[in-house]
Amino acid sequence: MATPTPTLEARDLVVDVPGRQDGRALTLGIASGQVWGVLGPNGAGKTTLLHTLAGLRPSRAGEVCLEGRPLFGWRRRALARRLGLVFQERHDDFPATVRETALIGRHPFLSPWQQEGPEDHALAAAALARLDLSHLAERELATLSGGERQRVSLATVLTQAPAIWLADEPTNHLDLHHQVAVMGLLAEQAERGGAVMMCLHDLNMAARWCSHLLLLYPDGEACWGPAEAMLVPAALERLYDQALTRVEVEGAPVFVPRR
Ligand SMILES: Nc1ncnc2c1ncn2[C@@H]1O[C@H](COP(=O)(O)OP(=O)(O)OP(=O)(O)O)[C@@H](O)[C@H]1O
Repeated sequence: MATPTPTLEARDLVVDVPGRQDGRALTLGIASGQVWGVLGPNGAGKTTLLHTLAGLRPSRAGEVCLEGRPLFGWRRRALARRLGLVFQERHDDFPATVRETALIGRHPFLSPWQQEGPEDHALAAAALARLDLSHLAERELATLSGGERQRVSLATVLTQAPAIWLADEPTNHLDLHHQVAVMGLLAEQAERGGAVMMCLHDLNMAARWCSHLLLLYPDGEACWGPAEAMLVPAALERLYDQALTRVEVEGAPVFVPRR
């Protein structure tokens, strides 16, 4: 039997943003090979949308389907084998090293008391190397800088190796080199048949790396589609309430805020 294409779908989905009227119902699919960026100002509901797509909070209406089946019909463990989540600012209270944290990515694949095996350790080591963390493998998480911590979150999901990545501001806290490396890593997941949706504040990173964009407005209005169709200066200026100048660099649009 052929492996099903990893696809996460929002069907007439109304995200439950507290204190806000129902916004535009979202009907869109995140398909294999696609990199979706979610853009919008602070408070527009980007994180809430990602949490809803991950099944961590109920929607107001509509449903989320994974591989054609509603999310609520999936067992958490089966879901965790397919769906990887990179969320903002995790503050883990229990002490753990970087390596131990990355290995958490293997938990959906192990039975409750099963120890990680050599293959799990190899996956974690490769993920740490990919995120430039090998030299920090035995360090306690609590001693890391913000950017190092962010890279550990990404390494943990890379160790999990899900088909679908949901990432909330994955380049948060990262220096420019690591921002580009992480966008490249996410694009590579899609090139290998995975699917990615991420919230971003950097319009130019989105323009350069995303195949599709979803613009979320503060009043709940939304539009989505192929990136080139969404990168319209007037729509982006309205989105951010900010005048922009569009220039082109190496064939990609670059948006510069006007003073
Ligand atoms: N538990 C809650 N109680 C009340 N309001 C909430 C709660 N959770 C979220 N909100 C509100 O819902 C709105 C959407 O929040 P969300 O975190 O999804 O926005 P966002 O687009 O991700 O913003 P940012 O760009 O600042 O990360 C915000 O106005 C937020 O204050």
